[in-house]
Parts: sequence; structure tokens; C-alpha cells
Amino acid sequence: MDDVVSHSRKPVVCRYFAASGTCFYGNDCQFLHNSIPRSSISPTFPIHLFSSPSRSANSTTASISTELSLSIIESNGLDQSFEKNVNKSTFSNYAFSVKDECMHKAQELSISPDIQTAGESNSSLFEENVGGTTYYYTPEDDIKPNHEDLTIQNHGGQATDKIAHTAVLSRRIQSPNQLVSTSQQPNHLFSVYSGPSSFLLSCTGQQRSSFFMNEDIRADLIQRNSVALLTSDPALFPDLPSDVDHYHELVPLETHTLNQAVKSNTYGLITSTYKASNSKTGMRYCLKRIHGYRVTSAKCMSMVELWRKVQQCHLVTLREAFTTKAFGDHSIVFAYDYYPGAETLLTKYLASTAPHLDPFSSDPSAPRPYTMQKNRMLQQQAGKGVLPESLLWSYIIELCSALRSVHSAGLAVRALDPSKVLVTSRGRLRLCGGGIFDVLTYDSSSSNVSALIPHYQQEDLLALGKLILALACNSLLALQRDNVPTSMDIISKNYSSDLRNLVMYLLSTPQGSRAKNIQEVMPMIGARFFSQLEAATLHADYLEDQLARELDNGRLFRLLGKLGTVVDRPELNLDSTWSETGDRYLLKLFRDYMLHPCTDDGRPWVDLAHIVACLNRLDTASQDKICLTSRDQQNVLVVSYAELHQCLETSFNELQQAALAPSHVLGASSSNEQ
Ligand SMILES: Nc1ncnc2c1ncn2[C@@H]1O[C@H](COP(=O)(O)OP(=O)(O)OP(=O)(O)O)[C@@H](O)[C@H]1O
Repeated sequence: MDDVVSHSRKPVVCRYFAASGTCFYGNDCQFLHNSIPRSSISPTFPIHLFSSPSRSANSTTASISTELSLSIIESNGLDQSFEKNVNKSTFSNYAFSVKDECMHKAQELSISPDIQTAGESNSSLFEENVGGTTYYYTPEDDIKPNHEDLTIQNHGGQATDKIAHTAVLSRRIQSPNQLVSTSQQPNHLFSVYSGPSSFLLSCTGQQRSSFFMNEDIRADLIQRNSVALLTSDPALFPDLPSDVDHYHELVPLETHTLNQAVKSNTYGLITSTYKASNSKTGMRYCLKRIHGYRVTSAKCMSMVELWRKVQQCHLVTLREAFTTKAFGDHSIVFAYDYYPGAETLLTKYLASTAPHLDPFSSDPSAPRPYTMQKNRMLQQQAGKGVLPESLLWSYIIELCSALRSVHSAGLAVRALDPSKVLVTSRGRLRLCGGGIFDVLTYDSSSSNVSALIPHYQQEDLLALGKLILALACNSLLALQRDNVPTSMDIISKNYSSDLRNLVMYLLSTPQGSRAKNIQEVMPMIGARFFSQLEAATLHADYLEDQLARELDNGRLFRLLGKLGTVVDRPELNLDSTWSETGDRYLLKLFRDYMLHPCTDDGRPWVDLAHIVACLNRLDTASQDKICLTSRDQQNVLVVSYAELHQCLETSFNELQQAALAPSHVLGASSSNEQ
């Protein structure tokens, strides 16, 4: 059938053109008989309404062999046609092609002169350990020009350019769908979640194949979103200003200090912490305010600049600091990244373990502060259960990683306290409060403000040792001088000698001029670092799988929304029959077909896979045909998804034009009709 000629044909797809290639009206038909080109598929909703990009017209992600896809295929009795379209041999062809390419690449690499040269020079390798990393080098390394750089610079047209060739090769290998004819694939299957991968079995467990993410992750995200969106009650916080510099919507994060000025245990000054939104960007930040503080020299802000540059995944980044009178006093405010729902190590593990031992208590049963009593309490708390060693090592690695970045930047944390370590989702630790002490204690008269940094770095290591000790003994009592021998006993009993040695190293006083160094902790962590890396990588794979489940839900939701705006609309342009006639009638029957199917004996047939399959075919304008029946069984229509797609596009455009039309046009059209 000639689809292109159609000199007098209307630019609308014919409804009577059958899959066999014949039309009820034969050559006299006035409508088009070609399939709608995939590229003509418009975004599900107009771009200006939703900023997310529409699906690519040539998106080609085939997934035909999974149980889920098959269940969708089987679930729809009428839509069998596309099964025939899948030519499995194309996939095996692709496998051969990839294999050939790989072998070709391997041969190419095996004769690479570069690799042979590198192998020969191995004989004169030097070895040096710098900051916990072993470097191997040859004396020529320093003077030899960087071969790879040269290769990249010279790759203009030379066939010997190995890097460019490999890049092209890998690009070819990474595009399997280029080797499979797109016309042979049912395009509505491209976006269907293909089911969990076997390599994720250990983390997905018994989780069923589903279009939705894991419930725990969902609950966690919802919880975080709701915390991020919290606003404060002005009745509870009457003194809270509506704007502080370019921040607004302040919400106190320390609710226990309701309008009270409380001295910080860490800084010894009155402080408050708020969540706030940046008025320019809308992003949320955590503001730490130091009450009644006057900055004597603007030079101290140079420390803020240094801290801003330290960005690390286990460090809460300091974004800026400014002075303000918005609170009715002279305050200095530090703006940090905000992590909704974060708690501190102190509140998560240690808050209830620091009883106040009052030597003057009149209660005879109250614990008294003599050494034996404190020892007993510490042992009791450790007896309640200590943290698993693997978790402790994971925390150690995260904290060391943050310290390493800070110390390498020539700075010191100076507030490595359980109340200054945030625990965010999945036990991720983040050090916060960096830079505050540096600004508060800035000595503008000093000629060398960084002279004391090495000393503070030593204090950081000591603080890290204390933090691990407290976590390992499950109590802040472990840090009391009288209790340290008991604390070390608890560690020896419950943990490996490696952990004990690490704590001993961190708590020890440096001998003579030999200072401790965070780099020296790296060999003590050793291969545990790899376990941490593996766990993080596996989790990233898991999250990617969860993302794949939700990939198309937004798109399908928008499509449903679009359908819903058209079907059953009471009127358009004062035409009350609009949604019951023409294209809209077809869409209404399709809605029933998709959402209200029944079994032969009249029971509702509820199958989400059916709905997803219908929506995907509608969105991709599939050529599959379905049989639509009116509710009174009087009308039976066979239509393709491509036609339904066209109906939806046309109707929705009509709707949009009416929505955007000036009101007098609507008024005029209504008076004309009367
Ligand atoms: N960057 C942040 N993102 C999200 N929440 C935070 C952030 N920083 C702190 N918080 C939350 O705010 C609460 C108060 O933090 P803050 O640093 O003021 O603790 P604090 O115990 O009052 O310390 P201090 O006594 O030293 O002032 C913390 O318990 C934590 O849950």
C-alpha cells in the first residue's frame, strides 16, 4: 500500500486499515494508511506544564525475556500480535557481534607496543609509601612526557590512535540496539521494568517483581520529604524573624530549647540551630546562629572561604557565614548543607547513657559519683549490648575519610564530638560544625593564624579515639578518667585486638616530636576498607534497580492525567456532548477497556500489568489493535493504539487551545451557537 502518495488524503490515520494491509474503502479511502512515525510522538504532557523531558523517540531498550514482560504479554488476550514481531535471532546475532568485537579488541591490545614497553621497564621500579598509598615509579617517570596526553592531542585522523579507537569500539559495544532492527521490536515494551537482576538477589531477597520501589526506601524518602517541608508555628516561636539575610521560613531544629537561650556544650556560647530556605534558590540549609557575637575583624571570614572549599561526602559543607541583626542582637550565622531528618551520634546512641551524677542528691537511691559506682554503671550499660564490630569499623572509615580531607586541606575539625556527627539515612555519618571555632577564635593580630593547626589536628585524633571508645562501650561514661581501664577491658572482651590497638593509638600521647597522623590510621583499617567499598557499591546497584522500577511511573501518571482531563469532561466550549462524541468516545471506551475490564462471569478483573501495558502502548502509538465495546454492548470497534494515541493528542490539543484562549473568544463562540 502506498502510504506516501495520498495527494488528496487527509492527514489523519485511517481507522479501517487492517493489519493485513487492506482497507475497507480500498483506494478511494481519504485517510492515511501509514503507521505513525515514532518521532511524531509528542511528550505525554506539554513541555511547559511539566519540565521533565519526554521519552526519546528512538528509545530502544529491549527487555523481552523476563517473567514480568511475559506476564504482561499473557495478561492481554487480544494483544498477541507483537509477540510475533520479536525476532529472537537478532539478539543472538548481537551476541556474536559483541564477541567478535571483544576478541578483536583483545588481539589489538595484546600487540600494543605501549604495554610491552611498560612491562620491560618494570625491572627498575622504585616503591614509596606516601600517606598510606604505595606508589611504584621509575626514575624516568618524572621526565617522561605523558604518553596518553600526547595520544589524545594527536588523534586527528591517525589509525594508530589506540585510545580514540577503543572509545569508538566501546561505544559500539555499548549500543546493542543499534545492531537490532528497531522495526522488529514492540516499542511499548521498551519502558517496562525488566525485573530484578540475579546479581542483586542478596539485597532484593524475596522482593517480588514490582513496578514500585521497596517500601522501606519509600517510607524513608517520604519521611525525609515531610521533615524538609515542615514549617514552624508562629504562635510557638513569636520571636522568630520571617527573614534573616536571604533566608526565610526558619524552623528551629532544637525544639527542646523553645525560645530559651541555651549555652552550647561545644562552643560555650548561646547558640541556636534552624532549618531555613534560601530566598534566591529555594534550597534548604541548616543555619547555626551564635547569639550576641560581634565580629571584630572581617579577616576571620577568610577561614569560611577555606572551609567552603572542603567538600566531602562525610562532611557537612559550610556554605557561608554572615552577621545579622535580624534576631534583635548581633549574631553570626553559619549556613551548612541541610540533611532532613538527620540525628546525631549523641541522640542515636549515647544520649541516655550519660546520667548526671549529682554528689549532693537527696535521693538515697540516686547513683553517687565514686569510681566503683561509675565503673559498675559503665559495665551495666555495655552489658545491654554493644554495636557490631563491622558497624563500628564502617563508622571509623567514614570519620577517618572526613578527617583526612579536612587535615589535607590544612584545617582541623576542632569539634569532633558525638553531638557534631550527623547520622543520616542508612547510617551515613557526616561531620558538622566545621569552621565555627576557627571564626570564633580567630586572632587577627597573629602573623600566622595557621600555626596552631597541627596542634588542633592532634586534638582531632584524640577526639576520634574518645568517640570510638564511647561508641564501643555504648556510654559516655567510658570517657571518664576513672573509667578508662574498664572501658579498655570492655573493648578487649567484645572486639578484636585491631580495634583495641586503633583506640590505643588514637588516645596515646605522641612521643617526642613524632606527631600522630590520620594517614597512619589507614593501614590499621586495612582490607576492611574494601568491605566498605563493596557494601557501598552493592547499595548503589540496589538503588539503581529501585530507580528502574519507578522509571516510567511519572510518564504513565502524566498520560493518565491527560486521559482523565479529556474523558467524561462535562463540557468544552459550552458543548456538553463534546466528551461523548468523535475521538473522545473512543477514548472513553478505551478507558473502560483499560480500567474496568471484567471476567466472563462478570467479576472485576484487576491487573496492574494490564493497565501498564495499555498505557505503554498508547504512549508509544503501537500498531496493536484492540476491540472496544460500549457498555450497552451495542457498539464494537476495532482500533489500534496508534489511532487512540492520535485521538488523545487531538482532543488534548483542543482542550489546551480552549484553556489558553482569551475569555472573549469563548463568550463569542457561545453567543454564536445560541
Ligand atoms: N546540617 C544539618 N542538617 C540537618 N539537621 C541538622 C544539621 N545540623 C544539626 N542538625 C540537627 O539539629 C540538631 C541540633 O544541632 P546542634 O549542632 O545545635 O546540636 P546541639 O546538641 O544543640 O549542639 P551544641 O550544644 O553544640 O550547640 C541536631 O540534633 C541535629 O538533629
